[in-house]
Amino acid sequence: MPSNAPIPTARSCTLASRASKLAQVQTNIVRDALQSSFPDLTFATSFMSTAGDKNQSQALYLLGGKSLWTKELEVALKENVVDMLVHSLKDCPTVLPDGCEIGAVLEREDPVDCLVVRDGGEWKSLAEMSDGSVVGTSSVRRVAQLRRLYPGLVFLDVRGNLNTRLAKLDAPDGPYAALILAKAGLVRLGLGHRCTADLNAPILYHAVSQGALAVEIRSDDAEAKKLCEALTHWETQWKCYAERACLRVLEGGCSVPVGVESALKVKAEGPRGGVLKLTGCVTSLDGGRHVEHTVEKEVQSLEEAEEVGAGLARVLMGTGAQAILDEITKDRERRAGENKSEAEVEAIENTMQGARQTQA
Ligand SMILES: NCc1[nH]cc(CCC(=O)O)c1CC(=O)O
Repeated sequence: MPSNAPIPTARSCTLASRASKLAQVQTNIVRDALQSSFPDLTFATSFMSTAGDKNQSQALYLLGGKSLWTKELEVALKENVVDMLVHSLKDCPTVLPDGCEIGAVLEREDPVDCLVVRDGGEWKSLAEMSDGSVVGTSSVRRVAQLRRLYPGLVFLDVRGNLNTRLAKLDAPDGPYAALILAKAGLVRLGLGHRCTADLNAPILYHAVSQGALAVEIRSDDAEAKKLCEALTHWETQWKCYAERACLRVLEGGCSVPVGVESALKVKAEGPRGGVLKLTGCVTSLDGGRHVEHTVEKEVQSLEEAEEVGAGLARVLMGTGAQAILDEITKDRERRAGENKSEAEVEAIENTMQGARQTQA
């Protein structure tokens, strides 16, 4: 709901994010948008290395897919050290900590995933890659869906920020023939030319909220809320919130191989609204089982869009997703306890504590 607070006139606002190149570019996009909407205010940026950046050797899977990135940033937000956090919305948990909320959702880039082949490589598509080719991705969603269609390919974890991953791909002695990456990140880094092929649905359903930027603020900061309203692209917000509502129902606290695709056909006239078409899927980690469903419904509010997402999730749960998710939870618990010293288990649990879910 639009707030009634006046637009602040004498405030300086600090935007913060992780220090990776992509995070900095994204924060600068938001800063520039704010500055051009509010030329009389001052906007600063602050970039922080976080626990996640320092802990890249541990498999995402063992960390439960929890995001390690945002905890320190939220402490800085809550303590008024900074005023706005800029995230990829897909890295934001579906339930935010008390006292924090999403103030703005900016217009989405193309949410598609793409194939990126090694520099100078000959492959043009996943379909033509020879059996045994190594494809780098750390996302259970990508691995599950692609294993199902391309059982001959080998999927290998690849960690680090985007530039690090590309360097690992192109390293002459490296194992990877290709990577799967979100196109939006590449485009924002000016590396759109590295995209070899789009992997559109139904080949690969993208992550919830992929391609959209979000601004997180303190819930009690009415001024920041007002500033954020000017940045929000409502069509993106409605689609992404519907996707997030779907994920919220599906995740029992663990990261899950959920893919989505959404479209909103906006009414030409009158109040906001349109026909929302949302597809969701859940795939077992070995690619052996896959449930998919589409809902198409007219919506007239953000809340109605969210209800479409939640309803979609309930259908998926009732048609096989529940069993897939239960199995993943069990497998994760087993692995976390296997071949680990008590100290290691404790370290993982500490990292997960208060940590957050991420959708790579
Ligand atoms: N999982 C990490 C992450 N978080 C956001 C992006 C890219 C930008 C976006 O999806 O909005 C990426 C990289 C990737 O998945 O390839």
